[in-house]
Amino acid sequence: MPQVQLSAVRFDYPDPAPTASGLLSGIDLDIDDGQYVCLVGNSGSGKSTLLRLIAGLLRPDAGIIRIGGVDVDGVPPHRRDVAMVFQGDALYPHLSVARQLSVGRAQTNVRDSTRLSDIVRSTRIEGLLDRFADGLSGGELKRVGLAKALIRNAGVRLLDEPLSGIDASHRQSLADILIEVHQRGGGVTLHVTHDGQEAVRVADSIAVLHDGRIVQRDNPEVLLDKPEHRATCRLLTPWGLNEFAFTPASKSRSNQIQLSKLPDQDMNTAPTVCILPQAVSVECIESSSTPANVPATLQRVGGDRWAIVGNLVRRASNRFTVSLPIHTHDRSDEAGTKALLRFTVADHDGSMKSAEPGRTVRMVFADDAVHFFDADGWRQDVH
Ligand SMILES: Nc1ncnc2c1ncn2[C@@H]1O[C@H](COP(=O)(O)OP(=O)(O)OP(=O)(O)O)[C@@H](O)[C@H]1O
Repeated sequence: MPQVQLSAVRFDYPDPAPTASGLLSGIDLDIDDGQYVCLVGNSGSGKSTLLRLIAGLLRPDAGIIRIGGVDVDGVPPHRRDVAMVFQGDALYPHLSVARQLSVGRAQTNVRDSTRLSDIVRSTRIEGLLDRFADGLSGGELKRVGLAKALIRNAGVRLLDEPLSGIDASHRQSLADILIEVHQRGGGVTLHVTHDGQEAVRVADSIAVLHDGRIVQRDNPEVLLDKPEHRATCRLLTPWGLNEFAFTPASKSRSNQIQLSKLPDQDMNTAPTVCILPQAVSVECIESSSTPANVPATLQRVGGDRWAIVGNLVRRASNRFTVSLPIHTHDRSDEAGTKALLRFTVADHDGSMKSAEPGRTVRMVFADDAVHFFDADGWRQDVH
């Protein structure tokens, strides 16, 4: 039996006026005991709202939330088996960290000091106990907030952006703390973030929230290999993802796909292709074969690969930036624009070593680096 189960949960805030489809428009999510799940979604997609619904701080408009198999409708937050770490947890500025933790103790009736010192150790705040909240760094505040939440020995930990605002060098150690806390504490962790790469690092399983629904839920490897929705592709490959609108191939020229760029908002309602930044190979070709000013075309080669031709703009180590002549549907730029394609390639044989900007290059991508999505954003197989 799932430890946390959401069935057809709907919610919209009454003010401002609810939207036609609703902020959360039918959430189904099962989390088994022992699972560390990340919920990823863009800013404003409703991630924190979903945590608040599970914690009992908000009530769904429709649907059922079960914790430990029990429908918790009407059960107040303190009676749910849940501990929540809020974004920017509020601590009392005039109390020492030790005192803040004891406030938590009194409220939750935890008298077991061995457990308390265990929490202090696992969140690595031993050296902070006599400090005051005002003087703590962002990362230290996060760790104290986590410790406060853990004092409540709950079966479900809800973490709202626990790593945001932490510099890169401390993120990894705080991520390790979260995983360790999960493993020691057992139960369920539901961690929300807008950072897909953070989710890939920490989660056993990732749920992608988009347009009020979970559009894909699986382990990180499956999501990276086979994104079922372009939201998955965008969220899990945020940096260096090359995305174009495409014109579906006609039957007679089914091995060629014409690419174009649309204004940002239209990229959400057109068929698009996402080309991951890793290319399988790149080679210089004779410039006479450059289709100058011919719109960029993705071409099927060898049955299981795609190729595209462009001009080398920049080379930095094994990272290449290539420009493509491309159709634009933006009226402000009737003449067409050049899209930039960025990718990284291992130049094993050194054949690109002397490649100068301006050279015409052909890039060849494996099938699994090229993902097609229909106008609604769902995966589409293009043969
Ligand atoms: N109390 C509220 N009343 C009205 N609207 C709200 C309220 N709280 C949040 N919202 C709106 O609901 C939407 C979802 O907010 P929510 O905080 O759940 O998103 P999120 O995915 O967690 O975003 P972020 O990643 O930026 O924290 C946002 O448009 C937000 O402005």
